[in-house]
Amino acid sequence: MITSRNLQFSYSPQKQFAFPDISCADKEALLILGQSGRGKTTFLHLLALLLKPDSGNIHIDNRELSGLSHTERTNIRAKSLGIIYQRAHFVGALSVLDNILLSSYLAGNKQDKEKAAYLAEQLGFADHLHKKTTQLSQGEQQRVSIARALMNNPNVILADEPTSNLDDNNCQKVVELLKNQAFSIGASLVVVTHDQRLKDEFPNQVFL
Ligand SMILES: Nc1ncnc2c1ncn2[C@@H]1O[C@H](COP(=O)(O)OP(=O)(O)OP(=O)(O)O)[C@@H](O)[C@H]1O
Repeated sequence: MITSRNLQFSYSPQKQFAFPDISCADKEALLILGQSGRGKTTFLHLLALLLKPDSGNIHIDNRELSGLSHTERTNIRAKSLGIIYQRAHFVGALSVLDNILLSSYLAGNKQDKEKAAYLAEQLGFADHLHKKTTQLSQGEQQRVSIARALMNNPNVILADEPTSNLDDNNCQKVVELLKNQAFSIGASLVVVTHDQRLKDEFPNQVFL
């Protein structure tokens, strides 16, 4: 469960944001829609504890998250959040499989190769597990970053434009997989996007 209340953030006096309150329960999905530059990534990075709000608060599983130390925020991010970034960041020297397993290692969890292989199969990149991430297309890299985010059974999945590099067929598959995975592990799924194809896939929507 994730909620936000009265979140405000500014990059500068000229660039200030006041975000709508959101609430996304376990096993629910929320779509946050907005045109380019409306602050979708900024909002997601606040929810992901990567940025600190000027005011307002965020609760994850009824825990209030303002006032936490840097280390506490990092721990929550590693253990409780699955983040799919707009641009995937991988360790270039590692294989696709090792990049996926790295997120388990960083969270202090066991490195479950079977789960990584299952997610790769579901997301359609099982043939690429032993390649370097640089050898994959943008769409394939996006699907790898989704698998990586799901590895630790996070309480909350935060996805920034998870379908922007995908064709219609893969877009549909990825949305289904994200929703099914979130449901099966009891997570809240929050997606920010300008991808209008997702409008009909999520009954709960907020507009920026
Ligand atoms: N680090 C930063 N410093 C200053 N301004 C920033 C910074 N990051 C983003 N912005 C500005 O804040 C606004 C919102 O950016 P953000 O990336 O959150 O929008 P977005 O809705 O995700 O856009 P897009 O759909 O194009 O990715 C933009 O005008 C951007 O230029």
